[in-house]
Amino acid sequence: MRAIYLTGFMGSGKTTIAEKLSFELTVPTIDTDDHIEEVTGKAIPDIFASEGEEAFRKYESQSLESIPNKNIIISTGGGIILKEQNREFMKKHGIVIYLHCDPEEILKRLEGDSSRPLLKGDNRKAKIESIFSERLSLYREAHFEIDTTNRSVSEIAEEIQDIIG
Ligand SMILES: Nc1ncnc2c1ncn2[C@@H]1O[C@H](COP(=O)(O)OP(=O)(O)OP(=O)(O)O)[C@@H](O)[C@H]1O
Ligand SMILES: O=C(O)C1=C[C@@H](O)[C@@H](O)[C@H](O)C1
Repeated sequence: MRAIYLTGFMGSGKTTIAEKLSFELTVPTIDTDDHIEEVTGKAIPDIFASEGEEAFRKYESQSLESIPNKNIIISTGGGIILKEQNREFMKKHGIVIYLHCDPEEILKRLEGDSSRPLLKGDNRKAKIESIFSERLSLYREAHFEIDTTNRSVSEIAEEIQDIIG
């Protein structure tokens, strides 16, 4: 099986869906954010704070390129699509599935979660809307798009299984 790369905004459910698919298909899953934390020995908010976003983006590409791309489900960081190099890499080496979620629901799903450096501080709603609209066309370069808004994890996982056959 070619790698399945799940992309989407923070809170779109990439990690949750990857874990569900991993269980159902009995293939391993890796999360690029977790991989970066393991390799660097630092938490993502600490990398952003001490080294900056650009350094984080370099780790992200390195992580993507070092993770195996056969028989695996990869949940990616929400900003992995920012680099053309990453978008091309994923499309070349696997099946890229964009998990779409409306910003209003993202706001609800991430309520009380303070682990995302890009959403730190006031007016999360405006931040989410602005980053979301900047990125939407990049997410949409995926091979497939699934709308996860108001849909259960099981329904979404089933749709992905139909896509990959
Ligand atoms: N289909 C869904 N319906 C409702 N809640 C969901 C759904 N999928 C995920 N969630 C919830 O949304 C939150 C974020 O999910 P998850 O961590 O899987 O997102 P993510 O895309 O991996 O985020 P990030 O890129 O920031 O790591 C979790 O609390 C999760 O339980
Ligand atoms: O959307 C983003 O740019 C990010 C999403 C998270 O998965 C982490 O990769 C990090 O917090 C940045």
